[in-house]
Amino acid sequence: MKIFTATQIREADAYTIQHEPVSSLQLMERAANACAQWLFRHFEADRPFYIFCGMGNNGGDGLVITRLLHDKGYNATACIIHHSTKASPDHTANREALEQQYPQSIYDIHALADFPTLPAGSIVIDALFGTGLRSAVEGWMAGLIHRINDLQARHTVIAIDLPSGLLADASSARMPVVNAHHTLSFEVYKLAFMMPENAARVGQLHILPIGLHPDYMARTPTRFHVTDAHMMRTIYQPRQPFAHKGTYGHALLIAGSYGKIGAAVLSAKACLHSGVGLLTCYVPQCGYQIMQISAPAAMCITDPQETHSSHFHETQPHTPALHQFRAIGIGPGLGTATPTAKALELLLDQYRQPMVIDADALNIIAAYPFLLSRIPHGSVLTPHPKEFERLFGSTENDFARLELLSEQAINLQLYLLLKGRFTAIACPDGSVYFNSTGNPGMATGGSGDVLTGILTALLAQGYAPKAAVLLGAYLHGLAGDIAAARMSQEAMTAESIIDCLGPAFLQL
Ligand SMILES: NC(=O)C1=CN([C@@H]2O[C@H](COP(=O)(O)OP(=O)(O)OC[C@H]3O[C@@H](n4cnc5c(N)ncnc54)[C@H](O)[C@@H]3O)[C@@H](O)[C@H]2O)[C@@H](O)CC1
Ligand SMILES: [K+]
Repeated sequence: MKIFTATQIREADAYTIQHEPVSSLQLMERAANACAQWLFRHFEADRPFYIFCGMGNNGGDGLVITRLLHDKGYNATACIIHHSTKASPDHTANREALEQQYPQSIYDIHALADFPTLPAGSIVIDALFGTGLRSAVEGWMAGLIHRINDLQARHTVIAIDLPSGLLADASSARMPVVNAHHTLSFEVYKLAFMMPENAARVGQLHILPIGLHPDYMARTPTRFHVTDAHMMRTIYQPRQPFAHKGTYGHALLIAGSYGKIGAAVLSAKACLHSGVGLLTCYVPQCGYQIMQISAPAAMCITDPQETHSSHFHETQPHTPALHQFRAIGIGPGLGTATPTAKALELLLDQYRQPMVIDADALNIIAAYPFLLSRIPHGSVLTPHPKEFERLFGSTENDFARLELLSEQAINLQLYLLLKGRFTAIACPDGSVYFNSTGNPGMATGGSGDVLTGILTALLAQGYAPKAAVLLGAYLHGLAGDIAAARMSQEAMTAESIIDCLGPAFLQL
């Protein structure tokens, strides 16, 4: 699914109005009706509604919502905020319609002193500003946003299209923005919704279809996308009837050190549960028995060292030459000992196919930044935000971080996967995909090791790196969602994610 900018959304509205055709007022009616239907499903008619309406079309939506609530017998007041002397034509038309039908439902606010006292149990609807906001809200309007935020502790706050004050395409990190419990947005995701800095503002996000014209959506290019089930079905390749284990590749997983062999086990199990043909694990000697017992389907090679690995760049007796592994995953629990770092440097010189680089392998690269340019093109790096900062430095806000992520992916010709609620995947071609699956239950030790295993398995099976990283992130989140549904976000562990990889594949 594409993410559009505020300008593109305006164009989509205009295109729909012209080509459906539908009038601008009818489109507003449709948008407001989608919100009203959501409100009817979630609240009884005994709750008073206060709809704070701005002077633009977002306020227009609020006025229509007020009318539709009344039509259903709800008690609703449109608090019209006169932040400007000029109202949009659709705002004016809908104010007139409301005045005609329900004149008692309009309350004009010209200054902060007019702010109403809300009875207990009221629902607050924020329809001040939507995609038309151009810069930070200032003056008494900023005060008004603070007043709405003061209500948030006692009242449910629902934002229409965007929490007011939030810019759709740029950071609003230090600006006054409504903190909503729910945001009801129209048709498409906005980039601002993907940013962790806006989590408390957006609350729970609900994207409501309003029938924007499919032609505009299909032919308008965009850098930013959200992954979805439909996209995964085009990527996923079912297994072939005449397949043998060689068809699905031989992967090498270099992971684990003393005290962190568990990370290697989790990665290996995830790899085995994600369709790899053959798996060899490379661990220090202390990991041999643990690996063989925990993951009997995997072969195991040990380093000469007892506690950490130092020779994985060299081909071992009785194993294929390095280049014969169709994929290498490296990093989980690896440790950052100097001999390990040296071996990683040599490995990067010798293995020239895309690999998966995670955790301590990333920390080693952060400590020796000259290694970044030696990583084979098309490799996948999977940092969490702290690892990302160690690798590429800190940024002022999440939008700047996303730009840095994309810039580095282009410059280094790598796939950079930044973990988060909406994991961001920056591609060497400049496109960025946000993963839509997953839940906070996955914020648990070992979850990242599982992802490394999945990605390594998909690369080994011959998926192109872009397909592997999009499908891998999606499957990881989906397995996490299935695990959470089965046993709760609290009780699930990294192992539960592995256990649910099967059902996740079945849902593709
Ligand atoms: N036909 C359409 O275009 C549709 C629009 N829709 C709604 O319309 C919204 C967009 O409407 P508009 O483009 O009228 O814009 P908004 O209603 O989001 O905001 C415009 C108003 O904000 C003021 N403003 C802008 N920047 C400001 C700032 N920094 N400080 C104070 N005031 C500022 C403008 O002067 C104007 O009064 C969407 O978010 C959505 O809610 C929906 O009804 C769907 C259909
Ligand atoms: K709003």
